[in-house]
Formats: sequence, C-alpha cells, structure tokens
Amino acid sequence: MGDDIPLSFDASVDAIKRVLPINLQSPRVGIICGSGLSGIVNVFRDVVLIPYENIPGFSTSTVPGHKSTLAFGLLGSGEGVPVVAMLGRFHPYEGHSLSSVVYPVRIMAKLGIKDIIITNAAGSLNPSIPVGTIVVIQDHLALPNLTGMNPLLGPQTSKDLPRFLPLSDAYSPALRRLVFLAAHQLQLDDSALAEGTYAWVSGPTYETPAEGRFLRRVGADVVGMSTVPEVLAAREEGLNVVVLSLVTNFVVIPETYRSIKEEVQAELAGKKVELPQAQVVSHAEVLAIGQEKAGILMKLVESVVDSL
Ligand SMILES: O=P(O)(O)O[C@H]1O[C@H](CO)[C@@H](O)[C@H]1O
Ligand code: HPA
Repeated sequence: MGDDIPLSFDASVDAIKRVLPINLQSPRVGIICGSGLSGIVNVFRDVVLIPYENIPGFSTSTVPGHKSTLAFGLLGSGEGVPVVAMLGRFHPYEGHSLSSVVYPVRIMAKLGIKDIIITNAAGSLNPSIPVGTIVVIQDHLALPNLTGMNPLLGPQTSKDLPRFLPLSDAYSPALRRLVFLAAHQLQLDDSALAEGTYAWVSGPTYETPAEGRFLRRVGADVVGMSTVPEVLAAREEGLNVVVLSLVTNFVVIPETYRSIKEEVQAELAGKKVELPQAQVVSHAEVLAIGQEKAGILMKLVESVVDSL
C-alpha cells in the first residue's frame, strides 16, 4: 500500500469551508457511516452535502451502501451540535491506499472535531451476540496492523503527532459510557447493546469457517473490513473515539460444520442424515440487516451527540 495522495490538507479544508455557512464551519463531532448506515443525515438540520469528488484528496467509495458524500448539519435537540458525517467510507480492498482511507479522518480533525463516532456493519463471531445487536467496541485485534499494513507506517503527516501511539486506551471509556446511558434513556432492551472486540481483516472475501474459529479463539467478538485504520488515524490526531458495530450476520456457528465423511458413511449404512447447511453470507444480507436496524443505531448516535 503506497502513499499515493499528495498531502493537501489546506486545499481540502478550503474547498469544504468555502461552501459551508458559518455555523457549520467548525463541526464538533465526526461520524463515519458504515455499510447501509448513512440514513443519519435525514435527521440533520441545515444540511449541506459535499460530494467527495469536489474535495481535493478524497477518493470515491465503490461499495454498494456507501455514498461518496460528506454531510454537514446540526444534530440533537435545542440549537443542535454542528457535526460532519462521512456518508460512505473507503476500504483498502477497493484499492485505496491506507493513507487515502484515513484522509477524511484527518480532514475532519483539521476542521476541529473532538469526538468521532465510527459505525460499521460486522459479522458476529460470538454465539451470545446475535444479528441485530449493536456492539460497543472496547478493543481491536488487527492482524494486518501486526504484519505491516498500518496506516501510520511511514513519514508522519506532522512532526507534532506522536511517533509511537499507545493503543491501550484507543476506545474512549467516557464515550462508551455515554452510549450505554443513551441506550438507557432511549429505553432500549438490555440485549440491544453488547461490548466486544473488533477484528479487522482486509477482505474482500468473507471468512472461511476456520478463519472465523481462529478469530474467535484469539479473542474477537465481531469481524469487519474497515474501521481500525480510521481509529488509528483518529487517535493519532488526538480525537476521542467510539465505535458502534451493527451485527449483520453470523460468521460461524459450530453446528454448521458438516462432515462429508460422516454424511457419506451414514448414507452407505442406509441411514437418513439431515446435517445443517453452512450459512453463506452476502453483502445484500449485510445491507438488509443494516436497513432494518439502522434506525436504532441512528437514534443512539443522535442521543450520544446530544449528551456531549
Ligand atoms: O465496515 P463497513 O464499511 O460497514 O462494511 C462492512 O460490510 C462490507 C461487507 O459486507 C465490508 O466492507 C465490511 O467492512
Ligand atoms: N466478515 C467481514 N466483514 C463483514 C462481515 C463478515 O462476516 N459482515 C459485515 N462485514
């Protein structure tokens, strides 16, 4: 993954500010919308939409369920909090370099946000975290990071940024608290929210059963192909981070491992066998669950922003 974009932060910030009214020029909170989760813009007030193609340094998302638009507006009760939301993100599997993937996070930081709420669609590796659950991420496991695919590799974008970034506190306990308090206020069922560890994989293939078992055994609860690069850049920029993963599918359920050997042996012995079929995940399924559950996630985000 190369550093293929010129560092044009000022040009990007200028292009954005030029089209914003004064009350939206310094957003307080950034939001990244995961697959099928861009509906939050519908509850913004005074909305200004800027296509990524109008912002120097921004790429274009190629994934269904990801628009390529930066949305500014006021969110929450009263006067509202000025926010900026990425309606669509970039993933390395699309061919974007890691520096392109995290570029919008750096621009949101330059615009002045202090907190960032990152959402994603993810597969569950944990049998006690069913589809539809919103997982408040408390930690991550990023095999690509450990093996050299880290967006912070290479020259830093500013000499003021820390070279060796600690990640023991990457997921803000204070913001995570606000999420659970917001859920209480919204009277969400206790089972609506869980806490867990996000495994970042490069994709675009979904996991094999063996990979799913491996990620579960090494401590991950959910898995996805995004988010971690953004978290790293956000932390490097000094932002407070909270990540909400909407579980759209199960990656692996132990009972779905069918043994063809046993099946054939049983058949040869004249026994009737009805073994469960393996599940096949699809992006259409991911988007469908996203559509079904996006409302709750959006209410949660709005309520957290309101309580900041
Ligand atoms: O993480 P987001 O962007 O929500 O999307 C998730 O959904 C896609 C797979 O269906 C992958 O891109 C995965 O990361
Ligand atoms: N694996 C990886 N990424 C995903 C999944 C999954 O099962 N579901 C949604 N994003």
